[in-house]
Amino acid sequence: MKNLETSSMEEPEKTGMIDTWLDKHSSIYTAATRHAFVVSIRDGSVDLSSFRTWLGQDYLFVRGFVPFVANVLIRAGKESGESSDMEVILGGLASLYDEIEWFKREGSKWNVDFSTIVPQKANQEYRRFLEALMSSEVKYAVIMTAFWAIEAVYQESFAHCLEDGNKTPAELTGACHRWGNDGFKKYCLSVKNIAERCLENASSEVLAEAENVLVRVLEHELAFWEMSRGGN
Ligand SMILES: Cc1ncc(CNC=O)c(N)n1
Repeated sequence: MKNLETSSMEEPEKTGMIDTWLDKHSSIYTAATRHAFVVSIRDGSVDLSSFRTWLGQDYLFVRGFVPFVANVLIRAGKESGESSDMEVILGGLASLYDEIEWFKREGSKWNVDFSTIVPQKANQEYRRFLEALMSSEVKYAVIMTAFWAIEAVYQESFAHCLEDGNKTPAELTGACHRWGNDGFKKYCLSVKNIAERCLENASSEVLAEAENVLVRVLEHELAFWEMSRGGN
């Protein structure tokens, strides 16, 4: 089946697929990036037991996220056709090492003993979803879209806690800087550009799958914040 879009002589103005989808699904995108838990960090009203719950659960999530990113890295080496993809993903994977060390330091600071933490339902379901995405049947464009969305939700959320007018408590700014910093923003943009490039050449079936996966990620992120807010 020929892509009908390409039969038009006039090049339509280019808006990336991802931004088009975010527009279409803006309510779930906003729900995931401006969640009450995140807003409570920004306005200083955050319940510290929620923060501790988030910390422990996210530590477990990140440990499951490492093999996911490693899978993306392997695919970048084999399937991308663009050698710079690998460096972008490798940079992300490398920073997860520091991130795990950071989590351990925060764990002692907040008296959260990771060895006794059990993943809650939202966490388990998110990790199961990531495992399914690691199947070789999932196209590179689809996994890259998911990868971008996972990172972008944290970038958008924590950057919000650092924007003008924030009352983020000093002891929580470390977490906000980890994902809200400019370097992480640029990294997310690089991942987005990779995903967009793949989506440009994708079939309508792959596009539909990528859009669906993007929305699923947003739902999982939302459920993850909900779980954190709910406490232990
Ligand atoms: C639930 C969730 N989503 C995204 C991230 C950000 N990626 C790596 O740290 C995260 N830490 N946790």
